[in-house]
Amino acid sequence: MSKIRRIDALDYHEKERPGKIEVVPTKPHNTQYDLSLAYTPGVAQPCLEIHKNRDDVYRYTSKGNLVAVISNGTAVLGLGDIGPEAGKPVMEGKGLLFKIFADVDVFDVEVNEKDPKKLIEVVKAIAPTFGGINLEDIKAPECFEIEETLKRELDIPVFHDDQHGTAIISAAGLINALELNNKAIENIKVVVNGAGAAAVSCIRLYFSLGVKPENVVMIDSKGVLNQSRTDLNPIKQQFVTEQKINTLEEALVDADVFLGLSVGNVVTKKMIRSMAKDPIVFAMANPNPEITYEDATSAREDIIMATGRSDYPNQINNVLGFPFIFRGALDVRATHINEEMKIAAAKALANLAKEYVPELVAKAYNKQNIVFGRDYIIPKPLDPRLIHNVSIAVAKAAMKTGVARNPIKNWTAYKQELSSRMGIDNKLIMAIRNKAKQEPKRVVFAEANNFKVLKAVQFVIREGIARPVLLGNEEKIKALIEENQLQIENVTVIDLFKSVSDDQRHRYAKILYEKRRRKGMTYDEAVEKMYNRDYFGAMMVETGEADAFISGFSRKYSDTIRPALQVIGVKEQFNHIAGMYILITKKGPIFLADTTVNMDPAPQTLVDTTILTAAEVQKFNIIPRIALLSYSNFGAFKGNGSPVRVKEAVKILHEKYPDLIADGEMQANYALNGKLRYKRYPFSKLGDNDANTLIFPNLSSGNICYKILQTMGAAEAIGPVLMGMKKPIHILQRDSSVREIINMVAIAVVDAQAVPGTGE
Ligand SMILES: NC(=O)C1=CN([C@@H]2O[C@H](COP(=O)(O)OP(=O)(O)OC[C@H]3O[C@@H](n4cnc5c(N)ncnc54)[C@H](OP(=O)(O)O)[C@@H]3O)[C@@H](O)[C@H]2O)C=CC1
Ligand SMILES: CC(=O)C(=O)O
Ligand SMILES: [Mg+2]
Repeated sequence: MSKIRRIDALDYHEKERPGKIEVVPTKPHNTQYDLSLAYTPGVAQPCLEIHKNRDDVYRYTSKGNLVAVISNGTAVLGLGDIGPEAGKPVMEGKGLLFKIFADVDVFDVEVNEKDPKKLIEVVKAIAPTFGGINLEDIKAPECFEIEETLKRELDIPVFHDDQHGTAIISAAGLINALELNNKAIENIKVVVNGAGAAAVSCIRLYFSLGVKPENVVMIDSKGVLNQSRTDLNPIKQQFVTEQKINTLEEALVDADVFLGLSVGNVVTKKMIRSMAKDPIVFAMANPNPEITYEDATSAREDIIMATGRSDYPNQINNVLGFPFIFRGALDVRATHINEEMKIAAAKALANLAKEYVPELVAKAYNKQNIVFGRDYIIPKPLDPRLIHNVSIAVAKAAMKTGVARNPIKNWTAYKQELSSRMGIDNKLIMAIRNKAKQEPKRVVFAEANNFKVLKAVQFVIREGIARPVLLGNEEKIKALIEENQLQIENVTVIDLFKSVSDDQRHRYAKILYEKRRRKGMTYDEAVEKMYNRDYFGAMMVETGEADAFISGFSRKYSDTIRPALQVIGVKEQFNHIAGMYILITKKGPIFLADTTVNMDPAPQTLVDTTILTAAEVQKFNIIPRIALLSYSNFGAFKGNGSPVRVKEAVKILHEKYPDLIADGEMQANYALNGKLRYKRYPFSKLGDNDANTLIFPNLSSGNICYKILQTMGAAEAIGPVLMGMKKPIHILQRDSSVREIINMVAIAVVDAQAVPGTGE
C-alpha cells in the first residue's frame, strides 16, 4: 500500500490554490441582466417572499443543501486540542467529502470558543444559514451538552459526527464481523479504549444492539473505569466495570472485541495474542490506529482487523455515514436525525457489504474482486451505491418516524435524482436493463473462460437480464468460479472438445458449408470451424438454439466479426454493417456511428449507417435528431473529401427519407449546439435542437472521437452496438469492463426480443 508522506500531504494542501474547497456560483452570471437578477434589484424579490413566508428560504436559497461543519478544534482526530485554525484542514476535508460523495454543500466554521454555553449560542445564531449542522471534533464531555441542547432548540438536523457517525459505521462493521465469526452479540466481551465522544456513543449504540453492559470494560487516559476511580464525570460513571481490572493489558485477556477510539500505538502484539479466538479489532484512532494493521494481522491469523484509515482493508470511518445520512435527512427536510434513522443507516451499510461488489469499486482499490469476508466487512467509501442505499434508508426512516417535513412520494424518481446528482445519470442504461429483464433471452458467451466475462455472467443471472450459455473449457470455468466465489449455478456450459456430439457438429458444419461452398470452403474446413467458439456460438444463434451472441473480449475485432458475418450475414436491404456507440453524457445520451467498421464510407454507406442508427436509437424510445458531421457546414467546402461525400449522403436521405430529422454536412459544434446553428442555418431540418445522433464521415473520426471522450472520463460509453446483422451478434471491444459487458448483454437481449421466435 502506498504510504502517505508528510511532504506530499503538505504540498497537496498548499499548492495551486491553498486549501481544498471553493465557492462556485450555480446561476448564470455573464451578463448585466444576469447580475441584476442575482443581486440588486432582482434579489429583492426572493427576500420579500421569504420575509412573508420564512419557509420559502428553502425555495429561493441554497439553505436546503447547505451544511455547517462546526468545530472548536478541541478533539481534532486523535491529535487532541490543537485549536480551531489547526483543525480547519480536517473541516475542509469533511466539506470535500460531503460534496464528492453526496453533493451536499458545506461551509466549514471554526469557532474560537471552548465554553459549551457560548458555543451553543454561536451555533444557534448562525443556524438560519444552514439546512443542517454537523458538529465535528469537539471533545467530550462538552460535546454531549452542546449536541443535546442544539438538537432540542433547533429545527434542523444537528449531528455530532464523531459520536454518531462513528457509532453507526462501527456498528455495521461489528454486525458483519460477528456474523463471520459466528458469535452472538449478547455474549461478546468488549474492551473500549477511550471514553470520549466517539467511544461513549459507540458503546451506547452497541448496548441497543444487544451487547451486555457487564461485558464491557472502558478505559480512558488514566486507566480502566473501575470502582476505584474517584475522578470520573457523570457520563464516564455510567460505564464503570465491577470487574477487578486495572489495565488495558488485563482487560484484553479473552476479550472478543477491541474498540479503539483513543490515540495511536497503545496496543501491543502481545495484548492482541491474549484475546479470545477470532478476535475483532477496530483500532479507529486517527491518523494512527491504536495498533498498526501490520502488527495486528501478524500477531493473529484469525483476526478481523479494521482501522479508520483509507490505506488498509476495512476502513471503519465516519466518512461512510455523514455524507449519505445528511443527504437523506436534507432531502426530506428532516427536523432531526433520530435513533431510527441512525439504525437504518447502520443496517443499510451492513447489508450492502454482503452484496455483489461492482467491478468499478474493486478497480478503484486495485483489486480483481471484492467479496464479503474478513477483509471486507464494510462497504468501501468509493462505492457509488452508498448514496442509494444509505440515503434512501435514512429518508424512509425519517418519514416513518414523523420527522420529515417534505416526504418523498416517488422513490424511483428520488433514486434517479440521487444518481443525477452524482453524475451517474444512467436512465438509459436502466431502461435497457429493465427492458431486457422483461423477457430475458438465451445469450451465448464465446469467452466464458475469462474472469471478467464470468463476473458479467454472474450479474446478468442475478438480475434476470439473460439466460447465459457458456462456451469454453469446462474445468477452467469451474476453477474460476470457485476461486472467485462467483455465484453461477445451473448454467449450460459447452466445451467444444468434450460436450458436443458428432451429430450437432456435423449439423452445424453442413449449414456453414452450404453458405460458403462457393466461396472456397470445403466440408472438412466447415467441420473444423465448429471447434472455434465464434463459429459455433454464431451457429447456435443461426439455428435458433440460442438468441444472441457475445464475443470479442479477448480477440481482435476483425477476427471475431468474420465468423459472425459468414454464419449469420448482413440484413438483405443493407450491404454492410456498422458499429454504434452510446455515450452517456451529463446532457443525456448521444449516439455515435460508425465507430468500428467502415473505413472510408461512400455516400450510400453513410446513408445506410444513418438509417441503421436511427432504427437503433428509436429502440430506446428516443427520437433521433441526426447530424452528419464533417469539417465544413452546408456546402461551404467545394473541393474533394468527406464534406462532399456527406453532402451527397444528406441529399439521398432528404429525398428517400423525408421524415427523418437528419441534416449536414456540419461541424460538431453546430451539431451539438442547436441555438448556435439556428442563428446561421435556420433552414436546417434539426431546427434549433441539439443533435443526439452523430454520423461520422469516416472510421478514423468516429473511433477517435469516442475513445477520447471515454478515456477522458467525459462520458460512459456503451458499445459497440453492431448494426445490420440478421440476428443479434455483438462484438465487445478488447478488455471491456464488466459493466460494459453487462450493458452489451442487455442490448443483445433487447435486440433478440425484436426477433420473432426467439427464447425457446
Ligand atoms: N474512525 C473514525 O471514524 C473515528 C475515529 N475517531 C478517533 O477516536 C479518537 C477519539 O476521538 P473523540 O472521541 O472525538 O475524542 P475525545 O477527546 O472526545 O475522546 C478521546 C478519548 O481518548 C482517551 N484517551 C486519550 N489517551 C488515551 C490512552 N492512552 N488510553 C486510553 N484512552 C485514552 C481520552 O481520555 P480522557 O477522557 O481521560 O481524556 C478520551 O476519553 C481519535 O483518535 C479520533 O481520531 C473519532 C471519530 C471517528
Ligand atoms: C474520522 C474522524 O472524524 C476523526 O477521526 O475524528
Ligand atoms: Mg472527527
